[in-house]
Amino acid sequence: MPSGALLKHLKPFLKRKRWHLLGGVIILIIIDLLQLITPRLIGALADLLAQKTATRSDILETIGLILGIAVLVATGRYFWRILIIGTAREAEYWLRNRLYAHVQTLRTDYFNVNKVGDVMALATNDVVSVSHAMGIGTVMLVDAVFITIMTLIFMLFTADLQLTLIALLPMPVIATLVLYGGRLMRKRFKRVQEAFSDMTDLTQETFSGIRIVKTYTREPFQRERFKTSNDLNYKENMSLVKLWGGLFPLVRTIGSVSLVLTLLFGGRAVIDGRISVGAFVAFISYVGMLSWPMMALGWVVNVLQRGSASLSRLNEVFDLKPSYTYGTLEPPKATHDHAPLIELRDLTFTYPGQKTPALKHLTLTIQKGEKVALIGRTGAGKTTLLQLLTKAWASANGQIYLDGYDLNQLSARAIKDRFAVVPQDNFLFSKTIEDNIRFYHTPSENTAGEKASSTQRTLPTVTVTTTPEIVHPETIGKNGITKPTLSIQSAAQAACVHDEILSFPEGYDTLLGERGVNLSGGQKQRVSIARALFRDADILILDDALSAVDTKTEETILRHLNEALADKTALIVSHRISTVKDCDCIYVLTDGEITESGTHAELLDLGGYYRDLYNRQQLEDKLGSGTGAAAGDTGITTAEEVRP
Ligand SMILES: Nc1ncnc2c1ncn2[C@@H]1O[C@H](COP(=O)(O)OP(=O)(O)OP(=O)(O)O)[C@@H](O)[C@H]1O
Repeated sequence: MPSGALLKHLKPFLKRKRWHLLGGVIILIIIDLLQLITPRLIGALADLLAQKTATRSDILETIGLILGIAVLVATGRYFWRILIIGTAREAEYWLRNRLYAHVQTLRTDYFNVNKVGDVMALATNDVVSVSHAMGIGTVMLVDAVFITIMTLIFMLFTADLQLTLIALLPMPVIATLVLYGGRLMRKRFKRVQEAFSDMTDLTQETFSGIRIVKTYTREPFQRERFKTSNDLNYKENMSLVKLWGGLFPLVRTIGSVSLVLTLLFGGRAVIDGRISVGAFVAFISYVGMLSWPMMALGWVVNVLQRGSASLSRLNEVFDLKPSYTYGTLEPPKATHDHAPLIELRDLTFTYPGQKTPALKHLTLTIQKGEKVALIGRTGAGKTTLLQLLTKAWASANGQIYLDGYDLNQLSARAIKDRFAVVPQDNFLFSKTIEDNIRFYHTPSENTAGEKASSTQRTLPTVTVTTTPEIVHPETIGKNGITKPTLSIQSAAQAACVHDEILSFPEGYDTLLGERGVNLSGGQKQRVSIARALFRDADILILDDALSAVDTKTEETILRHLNEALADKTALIVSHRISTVKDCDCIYVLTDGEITESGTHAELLDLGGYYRDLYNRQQLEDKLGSGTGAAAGDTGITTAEEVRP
């Protein structure tokens, strides 16, 4: 039985639902009791019939009572199902919501060491096991304990101790068989699940990477891999089917041994006059009724064991505290006007579990409105620095300042509200393009009223050269959903993706992802940029966000950004000189250290890494095979090409 510590995270739910569960158990016990009366009624009638004293009204009365009991049992079953199984289902719903909310509070490092599949397994298998233990587990436990005891009492009163013991002889065998058979079944079921999950992973991987498979003509190899995986899945399923098929007939056969023994010894007791025919008939019914609680006894151990193992796995996650905390400070914007917007003071950072720091002794300041670039070899620490600024990882106290406040003193909101980020991976959700751009401003379900107002935020006007007429006025669709607004479009226009969006038949309503359109790498990047622009924060972070667009588009986007974000601060990571050359300050990172800094002209004069990179890219441009138009939306990443 689960101990208090095991139930600690379920307590609030159990407390709220205790009367439901208790009510369900009471109804279940009443039903069990009522069911035990029926054999007695039949037995009594059988006695009257045997004595030839039964009247028509005796028969009708018995039928009436049996029907009445049947109606009560059916009604009671409905209610205990609602109260017990319904509550268990609600627990499943409640736990899943809590788990989802909790896992979202965990910091990036949790997701570094735990696969998405692990979280999925918790939210599916484990939550269901707990709900199972609470629902059907409770029913089995009550049945196993209560029906067994009550049936035995009824058997003793109906016949005698000797006959009861004889009839009971095979019952422990049934309970043991179900207990061990159940364990074996659980093991096999786990193997079936693993085999199935491997097979689905393989299928998903193959079709996600189908272009690579086809390019390398690996279809036969993949087919063989799939066949092996499918064979295993079939084998594991068959072993479960065989066990399932063998266990239940065996249990029934052993159950019939009880019946045989009862007929043999009970028949003799009737002949000897120790019990009446009616008692004999009722006794046989009770023997039949005993096999379910015996099976339940075996099952319940498994169900509860499984449920408690799942609950302790869930508890481990619920017990996890975020690996770092946010401060509480929520200063009004620009309270420290004199302070730099961002300041790093001797920032050194080592990833958890790593020996070498990813960033070493970084000191720099960024003023409000500045456009600052980070450039450097792959693995130099550029993304790490950006992630530390948004506190995706925690830095030591006194090393990062935002508006003059130590980042570690600021609340999550005070930090997150300042940044709009275009990350390297450009993740887009399987929603419409509009929903993706709107992402930050999408109201949650319970704040739907804010939806219209959220769309009215507008970016500073962008001088759009590609499509001069911005057509869509803000409209509310038939279904009350807000249509693209000027600001969503101007964000898309600034990101140079508006025309392409309009070229899709569904325009901004185009569904992305598995069930929708797949955007090219460059289109994804630009939708991500539009999302960040629509976010309209003080500091824009572009992490290699223009790598998949051609240099001409890049130039246009940068011009739009300069116009749209004139008073905003931008932090741009890139491998291309063309992206960063107009920035107010460019920092070159080498192995986590700032090795060069200054404007484009100053860095060229310095004659170091930056100059070298510039010469190389100039040469590539001249040869027409560099990082220019050729890369563009073809998806060729320029990072590798420009690396010295
Ligand atoms: N989650 C992590 N755990 C441990 N080490 C990490 C982690 N993320 C990055 N690193 C390491 O930190 C160093 C800096 O990585 P980072 O991603 O910041 O480089 P980068 O300059 O952005 O590279 P790129 O230009 O390829 O994006 C690398 O050595 C990398 O292997």
